[in-house]
Amino acid sequence: MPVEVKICGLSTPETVDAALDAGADLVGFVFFPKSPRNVTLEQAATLAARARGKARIVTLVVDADDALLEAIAAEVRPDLIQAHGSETPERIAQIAQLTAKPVIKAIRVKDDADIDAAADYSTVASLILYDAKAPETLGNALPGGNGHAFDWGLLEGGKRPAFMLAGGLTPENVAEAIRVTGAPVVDVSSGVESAPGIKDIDLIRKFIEAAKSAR
Ligand SMILES: O=C(O)c1ccccc1NCC(=O)[C@H](O)[C@H](O)COP(=O)(O)O
Repeated sequence: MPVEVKICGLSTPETVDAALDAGADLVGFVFFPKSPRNVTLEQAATLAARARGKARIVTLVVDADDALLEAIAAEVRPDLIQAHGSETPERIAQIAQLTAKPVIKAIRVKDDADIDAAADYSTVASLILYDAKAPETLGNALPGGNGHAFDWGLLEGGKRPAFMLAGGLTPENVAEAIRVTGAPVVDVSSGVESAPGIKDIDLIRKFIEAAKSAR
């Protein structure tokens, strides 16, 4: 099966269309005010309408409250919710129930213990996304979308349920990341940008082509 690709942090109609034309399987919209990729409910609803039926729509939240989750479910109508904060397994179960959507739980990885922590979410999250834990030297890091990779070797050879791989992926390194980890789904944001929050159509195309021709 070809690898699936999620392009995250889209915020303009042109870049959503470019991702869809290039064959993105999932498109992601970020709800995190401190992010350069943050979108409003209205923007996300408009962008999601362009993608509906062509790719799965993912709305990314960070420790979101019920009001935001209910508004996202009603106005954006995503296919999946990505929880990218410090949500507990209990909170993930609540999010799934409240929104009636499958939840992707992002696990921030630095070492083996972080990989093992994913097991706590096995019964409540539909999918685990392994992303890099930003190093302290990065200063004002976001909870994700920092363009930082973790040691892919931590996922090498493991027998684990389907997962997504993120963190510092680029058109140049995505094939190697897939080879090492066996990831069935890859997720990128910074690696297809010309500046934080500014998606680059050429890089989106190159990333999808590289991921889809890996293996
Ligand atoms: O993108 C953001 O600004 C962001 C903010 C807060 C939490 C998560 C965020 N992004 C996560 C992603 O875009 C992806 O799931 C993934 O982490 C890819 O990040 P990158 O290393 O930039 O490719």
